[in-house]
Amino acid sequence: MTAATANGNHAIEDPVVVKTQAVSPPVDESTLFEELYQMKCFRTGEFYLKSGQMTPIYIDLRRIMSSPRVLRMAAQAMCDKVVAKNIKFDYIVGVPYAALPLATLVSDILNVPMLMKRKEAKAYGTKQLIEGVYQPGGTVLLVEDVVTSGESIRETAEAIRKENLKVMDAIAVLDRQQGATANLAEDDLNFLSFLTMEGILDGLITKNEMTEDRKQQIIEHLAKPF
Ligand SMILES: O=C(O)c1cc(=O)[nH]c(=O)n1[C@@H]1O[C@H](COP(=O)(O)O)[C@@H](O)[C@H]1O
Repeated sequence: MTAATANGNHAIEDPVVVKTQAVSPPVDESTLFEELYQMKCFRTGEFYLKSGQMTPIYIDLRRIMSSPRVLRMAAQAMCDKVVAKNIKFDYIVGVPYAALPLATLVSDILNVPMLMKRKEAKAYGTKQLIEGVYQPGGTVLLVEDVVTSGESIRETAEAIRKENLKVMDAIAVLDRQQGATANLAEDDLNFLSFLTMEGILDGLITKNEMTEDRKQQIIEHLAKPF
């Protein structure tokens, strides 16, 4: 039995049961690093961030959607973390658009329903900002690919909260370690990531793609305020 709610969705009488169980052997950081390296996700040079800041290293995780195996591995890595931290939630939402394939797989692996947040509400049809079936008051886990300042997560959380859903946790494949944890905490968001920029730089050293000195220079560069 369902009842119509103000947002046009049907409230689910029984709360969604979160079955947060990992289903495959855990993914380790060096294995995922190796796969991302082989897929040429790490680019050094001069790139510009969403924030406008120059960066000497850019991580392009959109490439992994071209390998279902690596995409699933990255999703599994986030699931392992979420299960290990015993985080509870009713819905998965990917930060649009790059994280949508990852969010779909996280939803599938954990058997937790997915919702989709549009960048802008449709001007026709249902005019909904959040697509999918949900119960107001439910809790959303946000999924992102790469996080720099945390602004994309923050904006997504704000829009979801306006729709009477709770957001307490966000997880990403990679944290560039440029202040997202502290920025998101100001918005009552707990942020987790599977890989860190420091781990990536160490991995690139093992591949002889970087020296220890260059790593330190990059870390100092990334520590500068936006
Ligand atoms: O622009 C970025 O900061 C960025 C850096 C990077 O190495 N890789 C990368 O994908 N990004 C993009 O930056 C977004 C996150 O930036 P923040 O909103 O500052 O956290 C991600 O959704 C990516 O679109």
